[in-house]
Amino acid sequence: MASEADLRARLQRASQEHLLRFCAELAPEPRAALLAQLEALEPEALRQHCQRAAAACARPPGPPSDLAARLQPLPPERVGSATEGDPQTRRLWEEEGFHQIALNRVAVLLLAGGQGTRLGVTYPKGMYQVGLPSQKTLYQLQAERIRRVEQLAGERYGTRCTVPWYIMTSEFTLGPTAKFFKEHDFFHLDPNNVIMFEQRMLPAVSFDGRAILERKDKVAMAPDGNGGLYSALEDHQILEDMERRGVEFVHVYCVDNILVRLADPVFIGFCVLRGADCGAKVVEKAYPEEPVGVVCQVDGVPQVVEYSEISPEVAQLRAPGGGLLYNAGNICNHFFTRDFLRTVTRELEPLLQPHVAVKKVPCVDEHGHPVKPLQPNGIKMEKFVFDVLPFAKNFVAFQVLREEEFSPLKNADSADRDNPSTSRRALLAQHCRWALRAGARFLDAHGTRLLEQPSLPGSTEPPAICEISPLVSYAGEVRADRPAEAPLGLGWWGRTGQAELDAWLGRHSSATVLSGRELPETWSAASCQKPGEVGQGKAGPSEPGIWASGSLSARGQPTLPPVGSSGWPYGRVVQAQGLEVASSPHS
Ligand SMILES: CC(=O)N[C@H]1[C@@H](OP(=O)(O)OP(=O)(O)OC[C@H]2O[C@@H](n3ccc(=O)[nH]c3=O)[C@H](O)[C@@H]2O)O[C@H](CO)[C@@H](O)[C@@H]1O
Repeated sequence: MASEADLRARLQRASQEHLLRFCAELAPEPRAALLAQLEALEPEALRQHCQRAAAACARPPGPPSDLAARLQPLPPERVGSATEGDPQTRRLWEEEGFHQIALNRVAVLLLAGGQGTRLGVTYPKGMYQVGLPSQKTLYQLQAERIRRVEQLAGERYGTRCTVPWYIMTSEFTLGPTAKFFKEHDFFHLDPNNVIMFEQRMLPAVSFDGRAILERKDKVAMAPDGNGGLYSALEDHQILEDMERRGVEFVHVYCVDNILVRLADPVFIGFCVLRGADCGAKVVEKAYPEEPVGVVCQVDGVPQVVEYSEISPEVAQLRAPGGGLLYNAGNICNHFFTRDFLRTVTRELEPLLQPHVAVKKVPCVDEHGHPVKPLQPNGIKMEKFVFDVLPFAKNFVAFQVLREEEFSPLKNADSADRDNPSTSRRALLAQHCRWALRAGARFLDAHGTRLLEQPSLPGSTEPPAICEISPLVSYAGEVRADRPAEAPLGLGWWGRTGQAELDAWLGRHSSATVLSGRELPETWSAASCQKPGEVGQGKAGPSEPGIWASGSLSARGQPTLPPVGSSGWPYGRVVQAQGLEVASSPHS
């Protein structure tokens, strides 16, 4: 380690000597920590970083003035659709996706290094739960979708398959994420198949090109953007790990979309059969200013233009049919071949241009007092995960239905959109649709059939609260082949309304009701509830199931008493034998 004098001289040459201005008053430990941080940042590299940041920030804000003239929508031949077109083709894609999963060639990679500033939580977003009956967090929903898709592929091909889960974290999210997974027993995934790795951090820079001190003894650092993925893959030899496991295709996704379909066989199959090296899922933009990137072409080359970098005029342009001209909204779900990622990490990463984000960076004033700035005071440099798209040899986009696949959790409930309530509603509305499609009927407290609206606006509560565990259904599929030993959890939820779900579950065999003592412990802690009240209690990771409002019934007969009249208002677990579920009131 260099001496302090040496470090000071190097910082002076790099015009960053201010970082040591409180050094003399620090106790030995924080002083050593600061010196170690500055040494690791390398003053010369720090100088270059600060200069680049200040220069980039000094350029006129907004998109390049000629961007509009260089933009074009993606040509139709590059775009597939999950919903339009021939169902047979869709089945082929799905089959191909399941086949690749069954061959252990598919991995999922979660980008989870962000700080969740807009949501306003201090912990990783994946640990957030939006208030579902099951109280599952985003991480748990994702883990269970992985388990389910593995199971579905395994059943089709008679194999035991694994979809490894790579999770990119940052200094902010690694510790709490790792702890959370351990505390939850990795949601019953094999810990060897959950691989966490950390992205790099970069110093935040003031507008005059100086690194910012967050405390007297610490330079303010921020993750290097989700495009930091590529150097992180290299830093932690993740591609080598993938190679060892035989992974060829990677589904990269962002943490906050409650409807995300991990390792979606249809998307994977589409990309594989099209011979793509790189792909992106898109939804139709909801409104011109929606904060989603636009998948389009710039100078004839596919690319995402981020919402922060497109002008309002361009975002509002209309196509001849009346819809938005640039309507392919990026939902941060990407497909990459491992070969393509290898080319990126070996050759292309240095060519990716960082983007400038002007942010409020907590810092110290000239006396060393902590300051929470009210106005943006610093520059963060970030790379974006989709910046590699222009290098793809064969890029494809895949359009999916928003109501089935995209409801991001970006903001606190005080915002109108993309908040915990909209996420919760999106999931519950989807599960109502699935149940209806599977033949279930929702009845109100008087036994009258509830209005069935196939598509509800995001602001509308679904007709009944009905939550279906990902372990029961991945994408609305009804299981005709439930193995005899598979436990099936049914939750009964205290809210007006009645759900008849036997059609969903099947009608043609018998079931065993487990007594309370036999319930897995994770289920037992519930205490509730008046109608409309959300119960507490821990719905454990081992619990598959359908949570429904009102009574459940089998063979068309309600078998649970109304809310409040039962000694056990919460739920029960039944062991399904084959297809039918029968349950009786708990005595
Ligand atoms: C750059 C990028 O992808 N932008 C997309 C992102 O925007 P948006 O601005 O919403 O992106 P976020 O800041 O939420 O980050 C997306 C994901 O990247 C992760 N993350 C972020 C920063 C970081 O340093 N490390 C890291 O891992 C976050 O944890 C999150 O999982 O999602 C939108 C859809 O919801 C898309 O329309 C945007 O085009």
